[in-house]
Amino acid sequence: EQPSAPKPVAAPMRPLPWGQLNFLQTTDTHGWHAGHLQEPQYSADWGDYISFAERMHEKADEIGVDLLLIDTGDRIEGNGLYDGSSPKGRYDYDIFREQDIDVICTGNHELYQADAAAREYTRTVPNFQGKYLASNLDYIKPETGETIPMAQRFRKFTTKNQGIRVLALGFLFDFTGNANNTVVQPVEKTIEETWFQDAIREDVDLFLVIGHVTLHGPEYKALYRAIRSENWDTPIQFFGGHSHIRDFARYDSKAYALQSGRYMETIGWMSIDGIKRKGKKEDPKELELRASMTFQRRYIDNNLFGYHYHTALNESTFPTEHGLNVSAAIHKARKALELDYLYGCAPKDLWMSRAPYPSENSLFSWLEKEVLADVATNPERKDNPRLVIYNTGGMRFDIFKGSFTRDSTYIVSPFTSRLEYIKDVPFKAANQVLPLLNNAGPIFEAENLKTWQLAPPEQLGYQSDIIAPQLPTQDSLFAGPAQAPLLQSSPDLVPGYTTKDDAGDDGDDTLHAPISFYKIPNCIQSTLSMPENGDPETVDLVFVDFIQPWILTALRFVGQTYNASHVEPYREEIFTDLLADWIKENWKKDCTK
Ligand SMILES: Nc1ccn([C@@H]2O[C@H](COP(=O)(O)O)[C@@H](O)[C@H]2O)c(=O)n1
Repeated sequence: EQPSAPKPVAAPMRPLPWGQLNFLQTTDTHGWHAGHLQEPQYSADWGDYISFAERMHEKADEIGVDLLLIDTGDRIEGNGLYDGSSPKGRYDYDIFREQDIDVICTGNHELYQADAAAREYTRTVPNFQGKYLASNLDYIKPETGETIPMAQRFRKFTTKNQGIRVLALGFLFDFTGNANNTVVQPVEKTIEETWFQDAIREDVDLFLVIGHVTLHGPEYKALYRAIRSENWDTPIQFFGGHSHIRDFARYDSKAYALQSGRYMETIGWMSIDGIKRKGKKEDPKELELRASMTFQRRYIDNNLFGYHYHTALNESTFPTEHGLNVSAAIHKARKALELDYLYGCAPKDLWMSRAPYPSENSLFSWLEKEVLADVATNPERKDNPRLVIYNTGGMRFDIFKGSFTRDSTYIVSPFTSRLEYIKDVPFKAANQVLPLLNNAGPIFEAENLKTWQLAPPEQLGYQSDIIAPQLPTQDSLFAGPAQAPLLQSSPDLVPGYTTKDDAGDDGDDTLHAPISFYKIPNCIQSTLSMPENGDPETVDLVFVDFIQPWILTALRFVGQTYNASHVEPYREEIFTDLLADWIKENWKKDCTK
């Protein structure tokens, strides 16, 4: 772990079930390869994860089973380790490549910016040669304009210890926001291609489908149907990502899917037993033992307490030299990038979804009332009434009371988005835009725009608010059956994930006290420089560039025929820099003293 990482807190644990074939999965790490430096339960870094994987490989070899490592994309954007350098990822790509990943694919974040997509092609694909799969993704070579597969479409291999024959595929969901040097083919179209149809007819013991794809979305439904239609009995293991949640799905008794959260908080564990090795002469005794198939999952909290527990090692026996070297390289990179440089001191915790919006502890209330109200001002138009709209997905993480560093800035706001505007929009029309963005999904569908894409991806995993029960008082512990659910949360448990998935509620490796999750709107709005009495005739409609397509569609719906040519820059600086300046100015206190 990093020298400044807080020590993990001991907690009740569930062991990892082992099978013939086992997996460790990372997804949506978004550059958090230094681990969480303000949260003890997620404080292990990429070097620790390397030690963990190496120790688990030793154990797998010892008991004669297999272990494969998976990463399902969105490795970049979201942490100073990637975003804080120029060019971005100057240190992060070299750190990430140190993990020995067996099957890896692309996320949407690798493709938003043309330079990031180019780095994916020139750095990450060669770093994981033969393991990087791009079943529905092409790259356009800048030198020739030629469209070529980003990486190989599939991989067929046999596992080391068990001799299981695997056919692996690697997908990205039907993403449309990619830069113009890549082509994402809709999954349904890829399924029709000859190479795919041939691949799913290969004689293998297991299909492995990894993807930056949510487990319950249309893409995996289509892939499941296609593979199952040709292979009625072959096990299929899916690994997904994108929505930042812990999730496990059962498609049928031999087809399951795992998704391991976000931001290096969670390492996914999957174990499969009872795989029939069609190409091998089986020992009848072993066959009997493995008569029925099992698919078991765990969500591992990324911290050293858990890593020691799962490997039965300790502080001195757990780390490998390789892992320690990578932790040291991360520390060196963080120093070079001055990520601990203090911008200010956050006066209180500000939550994305742990506090309701609006409220005193809502990050979005703070953004709306304090930050936008200040930074969404163009000196030349400062007296013009304006509505400023910001999508909640543009903010990526909570702010904890205390030190706010250069790193925190990228953690909260990693994107290179800018504020832009349409001048002199009739107020009556402009005033209808926010409610449409928040409530009128179907009107955007015709333009192939999805309003849920405006909100943080975590929202996809929750249908309604989850309000964590208060920790029980001594009295309530003895209050009878009505209090039964409360009895499950002990005052000693650390707050954290309490996941419910298709297999029940015993997936988390660490027993946690639950955390509240409040739904938030897709967008928020600051109303600035309004006349004291009555409504203005017109306003400047200011918004963050990412949401321009939605804004234009909403305006068209209320009868205003604006197009992209009417949109002008409102502030020159990227929003992240405006935010950093606001913090330097308004949270000046040094709380390290
Ligand atoms: N410039 C950007 C890019 C993305 N977003 C938000 O992020 C969401 C995607 O997040 P994932 O980590 O799941 O890929 C996207 O839907 C937007 O809400 C943004 O605001 N600005």
